Amino acid sequence: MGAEVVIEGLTKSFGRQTIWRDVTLTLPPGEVSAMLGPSGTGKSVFLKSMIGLLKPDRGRCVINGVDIVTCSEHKLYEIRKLFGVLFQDGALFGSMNLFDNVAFPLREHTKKSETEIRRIVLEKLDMTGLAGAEKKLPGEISGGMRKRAGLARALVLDPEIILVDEPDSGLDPVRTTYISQLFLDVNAQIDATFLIVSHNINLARTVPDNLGMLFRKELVMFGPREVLLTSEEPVVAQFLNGRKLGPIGMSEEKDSATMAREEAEAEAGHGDGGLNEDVRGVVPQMQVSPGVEERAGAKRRMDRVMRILHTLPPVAQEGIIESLTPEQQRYYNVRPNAAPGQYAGPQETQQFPAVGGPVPDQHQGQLPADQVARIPGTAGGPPRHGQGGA
Ligand SMILES: Nc1ncnc2c1ncn2[C@@H]1O[C@H](COP(=O)(O)OP(=O)(O)OP(=O)(O)O)[C@@H](O)[C@H]1O
Repeated sequence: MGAEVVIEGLTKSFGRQTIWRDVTLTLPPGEVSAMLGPSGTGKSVFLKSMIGLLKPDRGRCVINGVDIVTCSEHKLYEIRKLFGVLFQDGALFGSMNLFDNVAFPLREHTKKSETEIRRIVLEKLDMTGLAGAEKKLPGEISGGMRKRAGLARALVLDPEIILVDEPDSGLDPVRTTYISQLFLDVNAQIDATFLIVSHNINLARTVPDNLGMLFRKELVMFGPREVLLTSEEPVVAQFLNGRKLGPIGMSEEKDSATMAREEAEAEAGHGDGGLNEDVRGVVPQMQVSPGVEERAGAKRRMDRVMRILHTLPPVAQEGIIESLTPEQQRYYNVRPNAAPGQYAGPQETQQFPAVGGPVPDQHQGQLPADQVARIPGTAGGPPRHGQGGA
């Protein structure tokens, strides 16, 4: 199973420019999480901070009991081996063929024989749909294939955590769906913890188990996908529908006068450029490809989410319950359209194919309904905080 990543109060600035502050969340082991946010909100900086390429000013990022913010260089080096990173462009060496690119970390960081390296490289190329392409140079293949090769390279050291920076950059929607499918299939095969940074709405809606969003230098929310997909939080709803109307503007945020003008224009019938109608609610999550074993992380997540169900906003509770199969609804002892808060926990007697033995304890940093973060500066909400952990 992948490693859990516990982030508490993480803050990063460059000089006097704060990028984000007090970010607190937990990436549950073996689950797929995505961090959303408008351009420039520091998503890439967040990824780089997680692997110690950038040093946060404050806070903790604990992986396997090691806080990488304060640990020694030696410890950091060891922890980094747990990570596989897929950069935007695949970050391949242009003069090396795919085989040598994928073999590179093995040759650099291990003492494996060339025979063993060959076995591993061919296995990862096969896993990422690149069997037979090992002799190609990066310049001879499509952007989608380059990303696959980048993923194959990220897999060779058997990572427990995979970080993916903007997987859709430069890809058409169909190729983006293919690469998203690959993430879920790989997750099913190796049970690694995934964090995908993206501003692709479709990916955000359909791929991850958990969603987070950075905005105005804060983590606005982080939690099970159903919480953000059903959220009325203006910035979340705006982002997930790609609308002009809302707090996000041309530059990162807009002033209140602009917002008022746009609201008046919208009320007067002037379209705001987003999807024709707001897409609300829990759309079905992408499943693994036929023939690929079910994701253990998804099953664990379902147990975990059902444990914290009563703490989630009612609309998210409904969305979750409605997305369950009748068999799952019976197992978890829930039914659609029941009054929120009626959930009584899994039935002890019923058999349901949950993996990993007993239902695990809920994670630290869950998302209680009364703490769903509000955007900083908006009136009426409780003291905001991107407190969460799916
Ligand atoms: N090494 C650095 N030194 C100074 N400022 C930096 C550095 N790296 C990033 N920044 C600044 O941090 C801010 C956030 O950048 P980042 O690339 O993380 O945003 P992002 O959310 O990933 O954006 P996008 O979606 O456009 O990729 C930007 O203002 C950027 O200029």
